[in-house]
Amino acid sequence: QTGSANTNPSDSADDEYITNVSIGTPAQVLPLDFDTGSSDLWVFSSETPKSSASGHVTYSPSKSSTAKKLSGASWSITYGDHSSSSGDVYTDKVTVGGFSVSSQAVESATKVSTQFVQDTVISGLLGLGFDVGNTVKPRAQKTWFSNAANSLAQPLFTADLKHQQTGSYNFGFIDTTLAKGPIGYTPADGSEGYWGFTATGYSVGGAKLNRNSITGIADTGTTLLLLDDDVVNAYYNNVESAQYDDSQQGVVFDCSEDLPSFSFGVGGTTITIPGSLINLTPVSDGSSTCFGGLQSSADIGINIFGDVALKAALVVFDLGNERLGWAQK
Ligand SMILES: CCCC[C@H](NC(=O)[C@H](Cc1ccccc1)NC(=O)N1CCOCC1)C(=O)N[C@@H](CC1CCCCC1)C(O)(O)C(F)(F)C(=O)NC
Repeated sequence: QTGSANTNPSDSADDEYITNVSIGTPAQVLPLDFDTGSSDLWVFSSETPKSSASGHVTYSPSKSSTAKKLSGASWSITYGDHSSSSGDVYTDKVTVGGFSVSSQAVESATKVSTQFVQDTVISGLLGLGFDVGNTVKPRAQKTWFSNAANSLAQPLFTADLKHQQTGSYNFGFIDTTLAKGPIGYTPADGSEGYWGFTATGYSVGGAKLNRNSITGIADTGTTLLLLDDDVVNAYYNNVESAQYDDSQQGVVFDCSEDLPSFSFGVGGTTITIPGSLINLTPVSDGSSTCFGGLQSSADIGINIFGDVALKAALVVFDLGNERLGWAQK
């Protein structure tokens, strides 16, 4: 058995990617952000304060004949961008891309932070991280993919995110036609809940890869490519108009500049992010100053290969073999 779901960028900056999920009986369809950087499936619901839920699609367990309250269970999560949410827990049927998990923990939000209130294009997150990262207490719950893995043809999923186009999350199979190059595999470290891996080196503008390894996470829920300062500086030293902009909290440059590509080695193959993907967006509508898709991870403490990097590749999240596969697109 397999599943295949389309995913779409939320806005002109590809800030996040939206995938429809069916919950309950009859199906309630909610737009969720699939996030390999966390392990909770949580939703705006009938239990979310009306003022916070305004503009969001919500899940009503009372309207689902297959919903069951998970008594005594609660959850609470805070993300890297300081957004947060919390609430109680139901189990219900959850279908993604035609594949159903009959009893999935659906975490209902009774509290959401301002960022979520304002982000009306999504109604919650579907975590695709390792189960160890789940926040439900007193007993941690499994992710949708973890529940599905044993019934899928293969215990893996792939992410094919695109710039300003429809992409896909495929479950249980690898559609190699989505890639141009071979898949390079490397061990994945799930001990922290993330899909951790090590890139063997990097280069700017098509030069030969160096041997400076980069350890980080493959994270569909993070917009940018966030790396160490020495890498960020090595890149922007090639961008004549680049400068750090305090108000934007990042490196900006003239939108007219031709940006060099950025490459990294992984699993014996090389993934090259074209310069065009590193020009993320004008700092405000109509501005000729653009914000960089590659920024510093210095104040985070972890390197994040977010959507800017993932858009250049077909990425295989292989739970069965505890490995990550990257193929040039
Ligand atoms: C500091 C490093 C991480 C920042 C990362 N957030 C992001 O990358 C958010 C995502 C977003 C887009 C649109 C609207 C709202 C939020 N984007 C963002 O901070 N920016 C600012 C810079 O310009 C680009 C957009 C994050 O917290 N990612 C979470 C998942 C997001 C949480 C907020 C809602 C969207 C999903 C994560 O799970 O991937 C995580 F791994 F970082 C994490 O915190 N795990 C526990």
